[in-house]
This record gives sequence, structure tokens and C-alpha cells, in this order.
Amino acid sequence: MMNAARLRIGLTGGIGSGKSAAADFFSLHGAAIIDADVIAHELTAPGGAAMPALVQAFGADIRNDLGALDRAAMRQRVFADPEARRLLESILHPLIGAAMRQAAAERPGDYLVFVVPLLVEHLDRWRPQIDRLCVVDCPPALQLARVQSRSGLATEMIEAIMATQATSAQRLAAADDVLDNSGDLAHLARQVEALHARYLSFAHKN
Ligand SMILES: CC(C)(COP(=O)(O)OP(=O)(O)OC[C@H]1O[C@@H](n2cnc3c(N)ncnc32)[C@H](O)[C@@H]1O)[C@@H](O)C(=O)NCCC(=O)NCCS
Ligand SMILES: Nc1ncnc2c1ncn2[C@@H]1O[C@H](COP(=O)(O)OP(=O)(O)OP(=O)(O)O)[C@@H](O)[C@H]1O
Repeated sequence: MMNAARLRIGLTGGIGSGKSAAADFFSLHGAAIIDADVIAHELTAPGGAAMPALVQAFGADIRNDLGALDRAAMRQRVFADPEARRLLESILHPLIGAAMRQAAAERPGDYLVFVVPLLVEHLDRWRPQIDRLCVVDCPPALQLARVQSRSGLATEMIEAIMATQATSAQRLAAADDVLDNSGDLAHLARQVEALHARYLSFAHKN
């Protein structure tokens, strides 16, 4: 199959819904994973391409001793202040988009899975770049509990982040495929396996 015609899946879901867990299962089946969060972390690591613009916009205090983005400080700032969030996004999103397009051209795999937390929030921009939109979904209370046990973030902070994101209903309305992550990881793995078979059959029709 020609790489240029590879099937492109957009995988999205709210914070802690299980995007990374689902992407790991797709990866085990041979899909190429391109994760916006991973790229955002690379761009804001020491010497990362976004650091000069972030320091210019937010001041030297947002850089930690290692030269990376102080993520906790930035989190406090942007989820309390929509203007600051828009400024951060205006710097990072174009860089994330460019890096994702480049990675897509280089990464081997049967089909591409773009993992994009804010895909439905930016549907006009993303929809033309994907063939199918897959939503990982679980009840908000489970999102909260799973994020808390992973990171120890305060309930108020997780709720503030969720309040800036699309609702589950908005995501489901835009979805072609849905992964229900309200069960255990084996339940998620079985659904990914079934979707993978469908995506392979679509990919081979291309
Ligand atoms: C604010 C930052 C520094 C907090 O870092 P932190 O390590 O706590 O979180 P991390 O980057 O691992 O993101 C975890 C989750 O937070 C949520 N989240 C991140 N950015 C945003 C945002 N701009 N709006 C709403 N939710 C967001 C997503 O569910 C994401 O999966 C960081 O999230 C960031 O740089 N965000 C801006 C880039 C962005 O919009 N990324 C997500 C979509 S491309
Ligand atoms: N079905 C499940 N059962 C138990 N734990 C799970 C399940 N799915 C995911 N988790 C755990 O919940 C946490 C959140 O999952 P994951 O990191 O995959 O979500 P995410 O959508 O990528 O999160 P974020 O938006 O914060 O990047 C992780 O610690 C993960 O191991």
C-alpha cells in the first residue's frame, strides 16, 4: 500500500478517558501512533523548539532549572485564565500540527492513529485531515478517579481542565467509532482488536 494513501484515524477523548491506553493497544497491532501530547512534551523539553516563544510570551519564570517548561506552573496559569490558555495554544498548536504532519510521513505502520485531546474542540481544522474519528469514552467520575490515581492532581484542577474541554455528548456526536472505556483494560483491548480489524479492511480497500 502507498504511504500517501494511508488510512488516517483521529483518536480523541477527555482527560483520563484512556487515549494513551487505547493507542498502546493499536500500536501492538501495528498501527503508527502520532500523539499530540507526546509531541507537546518534546516541544517543551529542555532546548525544545517552543521554549523561546513561550519564554517571550510568559516570562522566564515558566522555565524550570533544567530549561524545560514548568508544567505545574503553566497548568495553574492556563486553567485559571482563558486568555493565557489561548496564548499558550496559539504558540503550541501550530508547532504540534507541523510536527504531527512530519511524523506521519516518516512513521511506518499499517495505518495512522493521530491521538489528539482537543480534536472535537477543533473539528473544522482536524476533520479534513482524518478519515475516521474514534472517541474513547468513559463517565466523567471515572476520568477524574483515573487521573487522580495517575497524577495526584487536585479534584478542582481536574474539574477545571474538564470544564475547558468538549463534553462526552459533543464528542460522541462527532464520532464514527466509539471505544467504551468504562470497564477494565481487557475490555478496552478487545474493542481495539475489533476496530483494528475494521481499520485494516478499510486500509486495504484504499
Ligand atoms: C498546560 C500544560 C503545560 C499542562 O501540562 P501537563 O503535563 O499537566 O499535562 P499534559 O500536557 O500531559 O496534558 C494532559 C491532558 O491535559 C489536557 N489538556 C492539555 N492541554 C489542554 C488545553 N489546552 N485545553 C484543555 N485540555 C488540555 C488534555 O486532556 C491532555 O491529554 C500542557 O497540557 C500544555 O502545554 N498544554 C497546551 C498544549 C495543548 O493544547 N495540548 C493538548 C492538545 S494538542
Ligand atoms: N480501563 C481501564 N481500567 C483501569 N485503568 C485504566 C483504564 N484505562 C486507562 N486506565 C488508567 O487511567 C489513567 C488514564 O488513562 P490514559 O493515560 O490512557 O488516558 P488519556 O486519555 O491518555 O489521559 P490524558 O488526557 O491525561 O493524556 C492511566 O493511568 C491509565 O493507566
